[in-house]
Amino acid sequence: MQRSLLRTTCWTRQLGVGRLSTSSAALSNTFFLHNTQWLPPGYEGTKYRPRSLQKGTHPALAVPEPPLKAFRNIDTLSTRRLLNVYAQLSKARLTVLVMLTSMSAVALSPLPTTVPILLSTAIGTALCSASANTLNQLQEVPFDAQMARTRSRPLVRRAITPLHGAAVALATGIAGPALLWYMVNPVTAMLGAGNIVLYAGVYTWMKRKSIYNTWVGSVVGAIPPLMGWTACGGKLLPSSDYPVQFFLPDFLTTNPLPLDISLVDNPLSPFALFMLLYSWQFPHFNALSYLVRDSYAQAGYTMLSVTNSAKNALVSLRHAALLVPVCSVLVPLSGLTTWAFALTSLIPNLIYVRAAWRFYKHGGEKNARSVFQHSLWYLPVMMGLMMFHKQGMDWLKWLGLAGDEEQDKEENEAVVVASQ
Ligand SMILES: CC(C)=CCC/C(C)=C/CC/C(C)=C/COP(=O)(O)OP(=O)(O)O
Repeated sequence: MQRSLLRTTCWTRQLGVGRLSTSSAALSNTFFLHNTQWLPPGYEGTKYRPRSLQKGTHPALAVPEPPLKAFRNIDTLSTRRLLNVYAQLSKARLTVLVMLTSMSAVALSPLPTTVPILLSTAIGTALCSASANTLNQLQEVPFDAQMARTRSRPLVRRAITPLHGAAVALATGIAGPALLWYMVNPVTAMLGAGNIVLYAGVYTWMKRKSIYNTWVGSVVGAIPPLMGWTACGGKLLPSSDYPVQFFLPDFLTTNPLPLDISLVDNPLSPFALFMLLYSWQFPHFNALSYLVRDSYAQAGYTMLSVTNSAKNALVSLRHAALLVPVCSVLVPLSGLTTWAFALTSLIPNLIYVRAAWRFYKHGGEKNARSVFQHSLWYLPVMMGLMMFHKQGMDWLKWLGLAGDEEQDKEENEAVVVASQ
């Protein structure tokens, strides 16, 4: 082994690879996959040189099986550690965000719901997301092992076996859609199951095949609000019962639509929510992707940030700009919010566009980090504003700060009748 390592060092020197940085020293006992070859310890610090390394396969590189450390025995994991592993498999923070986006559609829906439906939707969505994320990690072990950001994931560090991981994916992948099917409704369950397939089947595979994976990934992220919408009984597609309704501002119409609940249950509303989540993800993801582009390149992912970073920033700018008409036209037009949202949403939107513009114009990690940071507050702020301007919502009354006009009228009439 010593000898073959020595030979490999000479060989890599000949190719101009040489001994390079020790920035990946943490990998010291981890083999990593490179062009279907597992590279042995000692080469983890070797800077990735795709072209030169593709020139040939040195015998020392052709290590068939990496002698990785043994899988942890499930018995040696305490319950707390096991739960922690499950949380990591489900990418807990992402799953919470997914659940919140689904819940925000429930909150924005004009249709009433019940506590059991609300809880089942939240738990069912979280289980579907946990399954999708576990399936994603099961497929990406060799690639995750090469990136600092993902190197400590449970399957990579062999905290549990792939079989155990597959059992978790299967259990959550059955429990989530089943809960949604029986406690909520079949449409919501099918959206959840379909999204598992889209993320774990299509998106995960596309990450290594085509830059268009990001477009598919954005659809995945935009489906949970649709699940919240359908959970309340909202429709997704127009029909004669649920035609598309356009809520024009009062000054444009002499005959504003009555805020009848069947009218507010409008197929344009879930489309508006979908578009908000879809477009938001491009600046968010493309900025992050730019920051970790070296890892993506090393792991062999086909990302726009790697192949064409200028286009990557342009796509991010385009979608940040698209959010302006989505929020200032589509959302109020759908009846989800009043037209005041068209104005108030302009402030966060212009801040987001400005950050995306700087990233496009000047590039660089500082601007990418700025876009990413803006994307983190953008979504909760926008959802909060939408709730504030929700159509038909009287916050003063809800907070008990204003009298109930109907009740006041009835009381006044009763006083008049009594005094007669
Ligand atoms: C209801 C249901 C099934 C919801 C699924 C929601 C979900 C998993 C959204 C993730 C969206 C996305 C493209 C994330 C990036 O994954 P990545 O693989 O690029 O991330 P990584 O590099 O950190 O692994």
